[in-house]
Amino acid sequence: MSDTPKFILGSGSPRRRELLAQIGVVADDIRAPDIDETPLKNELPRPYCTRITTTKAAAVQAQANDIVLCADTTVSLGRRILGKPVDADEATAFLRLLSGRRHKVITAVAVKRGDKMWQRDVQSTVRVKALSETEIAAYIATNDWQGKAGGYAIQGPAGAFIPWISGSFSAIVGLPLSETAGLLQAAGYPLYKDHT
Ligand SMILES: Cc1cn([C@H]2C[C@H](O)[C@@H](COP(=O)(O)OP(=O)(O)OP(=O)(O)O)O2)c(=O)[nH]c1=O
Repeated sequence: MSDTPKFILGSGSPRRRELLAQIGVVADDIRAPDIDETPLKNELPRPYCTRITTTKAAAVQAQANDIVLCADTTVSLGRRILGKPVDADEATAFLRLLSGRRHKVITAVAVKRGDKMWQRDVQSTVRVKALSETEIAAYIATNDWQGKAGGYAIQGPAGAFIPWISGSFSAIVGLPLSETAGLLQAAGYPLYKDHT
């Protein structure tokens, strides 16, 4: 038996796969969790995000020695959760809501190994400039909003709408790399080979 644990990415998000590759982590297997992401009645964004992440991690089947990573990115405007828009009309409505103000992006990460679970969540603030109807319509036409929480992606054309952030860029894209590295090491993932 090999000592190196198998690493399972419990996410279908190509962004998360690419962000992990940035720190040299390549999954042995990808198992996208299929869970109900409906918020509970009156559920606030941060508890929602951590609950969804834990639920994703619990839903991924793995062997006792495997290391599983799951995450969730939630966009919040005050107490309101802006999920993935169902269509172009909803994406347009989200962009109108976000225009000219600040909102929060929360990304929670969970790493599971056997019956142990390690978790972190990172909250960032994003300012969106005041958007004209022309800008919103042009962005919607790119289809880049599809599958993105809040209806935009900072790493795509919507980057032109974001003059300022506070927090973690990688967390806004989908996975806070510094916290993720810490969780993987806590779970015994051999992230850094000894070069001393
Ligand atoms: C705010 C924002 C979100 N997003 C994306 C990251 C996530 O993929 C997505 C939020 O949906 P999530 O439910 O977090 O993830 P997912 O459904 O894409 O993948 P899985 O549950 O299998 O892990 O929004 C960006 O890519 N850029 C951004 O700026």
